Amino acid sequence: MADSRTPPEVDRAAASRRAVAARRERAALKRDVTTRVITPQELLRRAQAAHDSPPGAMRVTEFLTAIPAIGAGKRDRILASLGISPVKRLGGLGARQRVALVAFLDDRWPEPQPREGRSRLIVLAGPTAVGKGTVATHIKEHHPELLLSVSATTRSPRPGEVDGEHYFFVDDAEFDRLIAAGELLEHATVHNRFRYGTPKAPIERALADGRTVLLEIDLQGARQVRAAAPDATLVFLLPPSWDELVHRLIGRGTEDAEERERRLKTAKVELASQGEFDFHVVNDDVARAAAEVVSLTR
Ligand SMILES: Nc1nc2c(ncn2[C@@H]2O[C@H](COP(=O)(O)OP(=O)(O)O)[C@@H](O)[C@H]2O)c(=O)[nH]1
Ligand SMILES: Nc1ncnc2c1ncn2[C@@H]1O[C@H](COP(=O)(O)OP(=O)(O)O)[C@@H](O)[C@H]1O
Repeated sequence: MADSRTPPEVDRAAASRRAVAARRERAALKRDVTTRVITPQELLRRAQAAHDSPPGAMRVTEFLTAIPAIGAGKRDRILASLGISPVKRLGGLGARQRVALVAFLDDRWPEPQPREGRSRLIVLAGPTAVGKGTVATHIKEHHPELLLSVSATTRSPRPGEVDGEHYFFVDDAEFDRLIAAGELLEHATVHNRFRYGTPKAPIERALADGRTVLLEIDLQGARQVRAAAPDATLVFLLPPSWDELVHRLIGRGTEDAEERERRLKTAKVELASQGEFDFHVVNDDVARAAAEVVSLTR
C-alpha cells in the first residue's frame, strides 16, 4: 500500500526506527559482555567489522562500563591513559587508539592461547541449550572416525533414546557401583537432578587405538577431566548472543518456565567460566561449528 505521509515524515519515521534498533542492538551487546557471552575483545572485533552499523555506534564509555569491574571513575582514568576522548564511538576509533585499547584488554583479560602437546581427548562443554548435543551429533554422523563417548546416567530414557547408544541408563545403585569400582573418568549431578558420568574403559581403548575421543559433558565434568588428564583439550561452545541462547532454550520446549529460569541462572555461571577453556567456538551454524571443533582435534 502507498505511504500517504509526506517524504520528510517518512524520513523521520525511518530514522526513528533505526535509532530504536540501534539502541536495542547496543543494549544487547552490553548484556552479552556483562554476561560474558562474548569477551570484550570479541565485542571490539564485531564493532570494527561493522564500522558504521549499530555495534560500531556504541560509545567507548558505554563499552568500558559494560565490562564487569569497570565503573565511571576507572573508565575515565583508562580513557585518559589511552588518549581516547570520551565522546568517541567504537567504530570511530583511530588505528592507534584501537591498538591501544586492544593491548589494554589483552593485558587485563588475556584470551586463552592454544596449548602445545594436547592429547586426542576433547571435551565439549558450554551453557544449557547452546547446542552441545546438536553439534556433537553432527560430528558423530559426519566423522565416524571419532568416538563420541556414551555417558551413564540415572535419568530415564526419553522417547526414541536407545540404551547404549544415547546413554547407558542405570539406576542409583549401579551408578554408585560404577563410582566405587573406579569405572568413571568423571561424574557429576547435573541441573541438581540426575547423575551423569563418563565410562573410562571405552575411552582408554579408543585412545590406545589412535582415535580421537569427544566428550559432551557439563562444566563440572570438564573441570574433573582437566584435573585427571591435564593434556585434554577443552572446548567451550558459545551462543552467538545471550538472546539467542534464551531463544534456543525456549524453542527446544523440553523445560517448563521454572526449570528454564533455573538453567539460565546456571548458564550465567557457566559462561563466566569460559576463560578456563583452551578454545572457544561460536555455535552460529551447526555444520560450521562442528567443523571448527573437528579442526581443533587435528
Ligand atoms: N559431567 C557430565 N555431564 C554430562 C555427561 N553426559 C551428559 N552430561 C551433561 O548433562 C546435561 C544434561 O544432558 P541431557 O540429560 O541429555 O539433557 P539436555 O539438557 O537436554 O542435553 C548436559 O549439560 C550434558 O552436557 C557426563 O558423562 N558427565
Ligand atoms: N546453530 C544452531 N542454530 C539454531 N538452533 C540451534 C543451533 N544449534 C542447536 N540449536 C537448537 O537449540 C536447541 C538446544 O540445542 P541442544 O543441542 O539441545 O543444546 P545443549 O545440548 O547444549 O543443551 C535445540 O532446539 C537445537 O535444535
